[in-house]
Amino acid sequence: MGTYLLGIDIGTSACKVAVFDQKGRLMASGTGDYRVYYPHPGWAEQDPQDWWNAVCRTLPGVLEKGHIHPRKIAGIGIAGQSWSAVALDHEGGVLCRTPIWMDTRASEICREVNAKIGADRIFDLCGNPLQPSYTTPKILWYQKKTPELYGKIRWILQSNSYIAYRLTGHLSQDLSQGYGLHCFDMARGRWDADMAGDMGISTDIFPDIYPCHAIVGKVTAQAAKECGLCQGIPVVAGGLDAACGALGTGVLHPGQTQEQGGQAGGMSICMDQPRGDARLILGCHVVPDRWLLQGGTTGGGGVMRWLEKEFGAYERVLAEKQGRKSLDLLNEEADAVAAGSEGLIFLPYMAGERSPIWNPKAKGVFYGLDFSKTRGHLIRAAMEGVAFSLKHNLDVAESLGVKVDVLRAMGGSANSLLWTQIKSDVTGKPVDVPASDTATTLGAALLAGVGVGLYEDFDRAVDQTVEVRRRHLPDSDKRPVYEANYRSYRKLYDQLKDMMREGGDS
Ligand SMILES: Nc1ncnc2c1ncn2[C@@H]1O[C@H](COP(=O)(O)OP(=O)(O)O)[C@@H](O)[C@H]1O
Ligand SMILES: O=C(CO)[C@@H](O)[C@H](O)COP(=O)(O)O
Repeated sequence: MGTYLLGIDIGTSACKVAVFDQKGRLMASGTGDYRVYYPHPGWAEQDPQDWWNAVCRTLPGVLEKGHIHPRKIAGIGIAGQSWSAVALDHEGGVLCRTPIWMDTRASEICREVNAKIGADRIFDLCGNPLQPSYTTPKILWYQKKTPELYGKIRWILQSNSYIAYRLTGHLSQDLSQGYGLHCFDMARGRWDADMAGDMGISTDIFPDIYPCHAIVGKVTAQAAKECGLCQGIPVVAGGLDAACGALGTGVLHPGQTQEQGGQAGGMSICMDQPRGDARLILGCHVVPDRWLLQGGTTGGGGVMRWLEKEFGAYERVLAEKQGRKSLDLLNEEADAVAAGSEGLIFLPYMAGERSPIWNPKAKGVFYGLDFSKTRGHLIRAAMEGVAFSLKHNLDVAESLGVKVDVLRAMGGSANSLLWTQIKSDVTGKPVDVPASDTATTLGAALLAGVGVGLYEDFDRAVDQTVEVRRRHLPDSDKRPVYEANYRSYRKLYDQLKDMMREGGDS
């Protein structure tokens, strides 16, 4: 058996590919960008073929960069973004682009199904509210709005499962991504045919459910040819990116908490019981007999990506000249502004908002602009607004009696020392940062490691591979200004939500 592990992350902004040795040392990594399509207000789609093409485009270069012969790879784990509805026909062909986790087109369908079945009955089974960004409403949208396409659907897959399918030819659904479906019995980890039937769908369109570290197949000759691997490498079911990232930051025991710094924001609190709340998100962890109580927001690292894309032309030119990253220059501009952004408040609701307000019509807002404000104020206020949304979700979780001590940061945002410090100052929690933007791929790789027997169990896998590289402690001097701004942040949404036509159709 080889001694390297391959982790793949089908993130929102890009696919990340990374090879680790058995100690979790990063041997090589690469990213393959792809688009999010926004064809209509409230819509957000991606093309699963783009995902696969990005894997095939990126993987050979990573193996070459790391001088890793594919034969040395012991196993492959795949992490994926949440709540896709990849529609396959009987031949396994992709029928359409999939709405992704930011898509809120199915708001009206949610209202109809909640009225028909009852929000409480749905929540009691799956531990989650029926909200448009989940997978179930997207399936029902296919059924209602594109009946001809719906009639051709044989399978509905999640993002990581689609890549596992392209690699192995085998269909699977992992436990951690079950939470996107409201016919998923959260406590038992199985499909509920009665609930599915009452919703008007059959569980026949979903593959069998596997533990996340279970081997679901081996790389086929065709896949090996397309992506530069060797035939026969074991592939495990994989799991949700946030859950893989939690594992990759060492979050696997009750109370430990991952802070999500990808495109999306939020957190994942590890529990040993499936205790949910309709304002938050409940899912199976990728670690057996563990669940994650999550905050999932739309405006995470993606806010900085949007600022850089739309307002960072100057920084891109300057960064090119200096051989630096434009995001680092944006960070420096924000760092030059005082904590609290001199009263500038940002609501990060850039694609509606998920937890804890669940308003698909919520909008991003800058409040407090005047001629004294600069680019740096906008950037810092955006960072602080994302931190406020994290605090809002944490406050709801802690109001339920769930204890959160230390946050373990992951995702691209954790590369920012300033942003991570702001999150610590705003939440009042220490923030530990392991390998920041490789935690998700590491978590996926650890699933493969446990699945193929390189690690005896998850504790040993984490002990051997996860180490905290820096710790941020909250600065109490900044607490007053952040508490005042957080009050303004909450008041601002309360006063604007009617104008945003809360809960209105997309
Ligand atoms: N140095 C940085 N400062 C601020 N934000 C950053 C930095 N590096 C990356 N990011 C943010 O991290 C996000 C990408 O994180 P990643 O975990 O790769 O996301 P995803 O998995 O959703 O594609 C981008 O939206 C980007 O804005
Ligand atoms: O919904 C969640 C996790 O529950 C989000 O994390 C999405 O899965 C997007 O992840 P990134 O692409 O932002 O990492």
